[in-house]
Amino acid sequence: MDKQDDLTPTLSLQVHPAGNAHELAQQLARHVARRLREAITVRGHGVLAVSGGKSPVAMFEQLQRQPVEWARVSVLLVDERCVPHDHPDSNTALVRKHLLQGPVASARFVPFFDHLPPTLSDSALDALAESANHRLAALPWPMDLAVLGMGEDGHTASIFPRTPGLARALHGSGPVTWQRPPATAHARLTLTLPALLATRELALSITGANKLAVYQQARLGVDESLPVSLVLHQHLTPLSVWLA
Ligand SMILES: O=C1O[C@H](COP(=O)(O)O)[C@@H](O)[C@H](O)[C@H]1O
Repeated sequence: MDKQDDLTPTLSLQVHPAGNAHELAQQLARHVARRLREAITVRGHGVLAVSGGKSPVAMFEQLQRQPVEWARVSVLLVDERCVPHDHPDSNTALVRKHLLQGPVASARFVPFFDHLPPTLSDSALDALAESANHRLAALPWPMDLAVLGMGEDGHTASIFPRTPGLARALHGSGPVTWQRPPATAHARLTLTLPALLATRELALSITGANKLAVYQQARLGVDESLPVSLVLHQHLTPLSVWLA
């Protein structure tokens, strides 16, 4: 069931309500796979950015079943927690465990970093973000599709509200910047809003009643206290929203 959301001020916003989280995962995985196949047909390769956290796991596992020439696909994260890759909160660990399995293991995964500096001072995070920018520069830009999630505070990627580094994340020139959100355990690296909006297409996945209420609030208008609203109310990038 697809429908055009007639409240939208975006250039192109499609809303896809699903019956439950499992159906959402299946439908979104099919959509991602279709876009990657199209990209491979037209350009010979596909670039997919994915979110971390808990919500994407079911979609990742569905994606493994989709027919895609994974050796022609590059995968990156939209954000990462500044923890070692073997830490339970690592988004890289999540992607390795739940997405880069079976046929998807032949995709090229580009993490933001391999190792962390011994201390995460502001200058060390500046250097880490700069190094991530160099790594990502090796990818064929623009990205074909970025699949976003959203936290209950309205953050998307690691663009958190009420955070000192928010201006960098909203207006930064490099694709990657860092945040130290007061409400989270770890500093973050994140793609900036301009980098996300430079993607050929965005998909936003929202599950659960609490997140749905935040989404409805963000739909009302641009509000920096709900950063996801800046993705919803923009005219640059086609966006699909997947709701369950
Ligand atoms: O911290 C993060 O939060 C959001 C939402 O995570 P979820 O666990 O509620 O699904 C996620 O989109 C982001 O990538 C992640 O690092």
